[in-house]
Amino acid sequence: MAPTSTAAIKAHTPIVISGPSGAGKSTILTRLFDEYPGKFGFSVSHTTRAPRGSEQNGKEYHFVTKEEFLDLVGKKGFVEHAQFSGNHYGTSVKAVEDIAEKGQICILDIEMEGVKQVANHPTFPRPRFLFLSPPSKEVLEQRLRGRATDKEEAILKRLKQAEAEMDFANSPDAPHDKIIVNDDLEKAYQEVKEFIVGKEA
Ligand SMILES: Nc1ncnc2c1ncn2[C@@H]1O[C@H](COP(=O)(O)OP(=O)(O)OP(=O)(O)O)[C@@H](O)[C@H]1O
Repeated sequence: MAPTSTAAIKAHTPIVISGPSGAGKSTILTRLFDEYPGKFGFSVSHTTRAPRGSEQNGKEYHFVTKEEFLDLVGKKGFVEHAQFSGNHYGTSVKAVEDIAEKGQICILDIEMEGVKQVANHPTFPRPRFLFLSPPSKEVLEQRLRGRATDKEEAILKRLKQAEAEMDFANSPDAPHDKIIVNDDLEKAYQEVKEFIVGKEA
């Protein structure tokens, strides 16, 4: 039996934000969180990887065994999940509910495969989908290089993935309610704010 989603999620509709790496999601979300302290929350993900350093269960992640993880997958307990370098990661329905029950809007910053899973989940109420796009592939490449956080190989991998993300966002199957192009940062920020918080903001 799939977990039932609470009224809290419907009252505080979560926002799914996606877009290629380097589109500016972190830049814009950091500013939005600063402008509206306490209004938004990120859900705590599950993972099968071991805790590192001072990481605490329930804080950085919910640390679970592979068996526990797969059991929850079978119960449709994840809104989205994926495997990276041998470990499972996922956002549980419960983790999103926890944010909504605090009266906060849950922001899910996820990639394309996760977006598809959220949109196709059998019981999870439909969130609002926002896609943040760079003005062009060339500009995205400049920004990824300008950020200077990635090695060449990682940049090329991100650019390839970016193409897939953008093709999907422009396809008829995409669930996005809005696509915002991050050309001028101020303008893009205002548009994101209007989409998420509303015109009165
Ligand atoms: N409108 C803009 N004009 C110029 N530079 C920008 C603009 N928006 C973001 N940037 C810069 O582009 C780089 C990538 O932005 P950011 O790290 O926010 O991307 P992201 O979408 O969160 O990527 P990731 O998914 O990898 O975390 C940063 O160096 C940021 O300062």
